[in-house]
Amino acid sequence: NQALFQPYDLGPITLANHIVMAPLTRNRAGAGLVPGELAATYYAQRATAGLLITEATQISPQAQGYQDTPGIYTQDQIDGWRKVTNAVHAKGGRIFIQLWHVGRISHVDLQPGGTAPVAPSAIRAETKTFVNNGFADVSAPRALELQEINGIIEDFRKASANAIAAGFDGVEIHGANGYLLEQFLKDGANQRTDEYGGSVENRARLLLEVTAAVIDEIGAERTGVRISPVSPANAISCSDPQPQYDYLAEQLDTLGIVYLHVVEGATGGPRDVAPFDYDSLRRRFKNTYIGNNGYDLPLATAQLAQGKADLFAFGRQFISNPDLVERLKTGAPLAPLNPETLYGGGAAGYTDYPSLTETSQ
Ligand SMILES: C=C(C(=O)O)c1ccccc1
Repeated sequence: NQALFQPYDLGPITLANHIVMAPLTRNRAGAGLVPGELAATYYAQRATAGLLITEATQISPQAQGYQDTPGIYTQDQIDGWRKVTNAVHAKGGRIFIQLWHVGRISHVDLQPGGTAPVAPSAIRAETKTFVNNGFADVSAPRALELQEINGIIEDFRKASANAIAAGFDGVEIHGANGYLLEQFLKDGANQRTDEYGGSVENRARLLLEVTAAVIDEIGAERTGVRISPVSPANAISCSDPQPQYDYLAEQLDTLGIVYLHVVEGATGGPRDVAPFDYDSLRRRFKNTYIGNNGYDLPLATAQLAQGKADLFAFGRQFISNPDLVERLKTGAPLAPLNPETLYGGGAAGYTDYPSLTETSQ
């Protein structure tokens, strides 16, 4: 049925349909970590999505963990993103930017002054990142001092103001996939003994303080949060996720954010990686719930009909199908993506995937 392709009100904005383009790192930022010159074309090609969410974008130099990912903390970066939002809005699209701090998933070669990456605790993740055109083990992090925490909250606040100045319809706070804010949420990475660790409330504190600061700056109706309760992405673990995320969902509901974006299962992997009750989040968080990870048309249609989610985020399928909405709507075949051109490079594997109308010419 066509329920997925009906308009949807997301706070003050109306989306053309229930299909969201999930955040996708492409490592194609230019000098000064401004969006690449093809970024406006890439996002505009996909503007038929009800909502676009940009690739993860760092809030400060310390927040960078991979080569050539864009920032939103300098005027040049704001100006670069303005080209993207103008191009998307010219196509009638809507776009949020994902605000990112990688925490311990970084390398000294990317860190200001070649210093150690920061984290809730000095626990290195058993994973790699991409620097100097190659994969390298992430560097051992240092634990953030208590007096550094406010600076990070202010970096998120300033980045959200910059996002609105760049023309975005809103921001998504990246609280998922083993990055800084999730490092605080999950006890595998957070073994602090101050008010930011040691209990469900304390581990959620930083994400909630960041969210409150962003809401204070740009408003709750333009603020979303992404979480990944049971994902092992970037070598993170959580011994008891259900109470941790039930509490978080209640608190985010109280703060009034416009949406909660949930990676269901392992990011880019199996949905049933671990038992978790997503309906429990849905009952506690009353505003818009975006379901993500491994969706296809039948599953999204069924989940919508059962009221388990409001919007559905597709990642990889949007890479190779700029007109994914049209293809889902008409049952047209989906083009496969080329994994060789996912990260880094130029137009190949980025802006050169044709839409159906182009291929038929
Ligand atoms: C920002 C990412 C995430 O959220 O997983 C990411 C980073 C590098 C490669 C793929 C994805």
